[in-house]
Amino acid sequence: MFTSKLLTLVLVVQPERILLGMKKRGFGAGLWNGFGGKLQEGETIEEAAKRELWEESGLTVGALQKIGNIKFEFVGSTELLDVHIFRADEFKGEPTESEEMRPEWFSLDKIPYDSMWPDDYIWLPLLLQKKKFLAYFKFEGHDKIVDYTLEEVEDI
Ligand SMILES: CNc1ncnc2c1ncn2[C@@H]1O[C@H](COP(=O)(O)OP(=O)(O)OP(=O)(O)O)[C@@H](O)[C@H]1O
Repeated sequence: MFTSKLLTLVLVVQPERILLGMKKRGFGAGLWNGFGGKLQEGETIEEAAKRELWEESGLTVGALQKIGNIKFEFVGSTELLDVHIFRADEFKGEPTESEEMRPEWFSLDKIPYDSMWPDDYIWLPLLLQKKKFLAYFKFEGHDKIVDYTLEEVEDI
């Protein structure tokens, strides 16, 4: 029996740059990623996405665009991660370091894929083109993708 855990992930994108955070602790520590995390009780997925963005980067956003959903399986684990991915093109505030994340802007042609989850290289280009997608990745450990599917969709 598989269980699944809902997580959010928000990428703030501007015409020439993207905001990423260096995860300082916990799952994915040492990797650059978008901002996100687990849902709290009573929250919608979008509310959780905005809260995590605020907690981890200090930014607030009006609207989030739903852009993707990825299910992650890790060989040997019965818990799937169900990650809901959003894009924000406008924000308020100044990126601010939190206990969890150190935010930094990257030029769109210098995204640090070598220090990111290996799946990011596969789907982030779609997000940057505002293409919506559904994906599934099977990991062995945290470095190796042994299987995946990715499809673009009209609506999500
Ligand atoms: C396997 N390939 C992956 N590729 C890209 N992104 C991935 C990911 N796997 C998890 N993620 C993201 O990593 C964050 C973990 O967050 P995580 O620290 O577990 O949550 P949260 O901040 O609630 O934790 P605390 O309870 O504060 O420790 C969260 O944004 C989630 O979407």
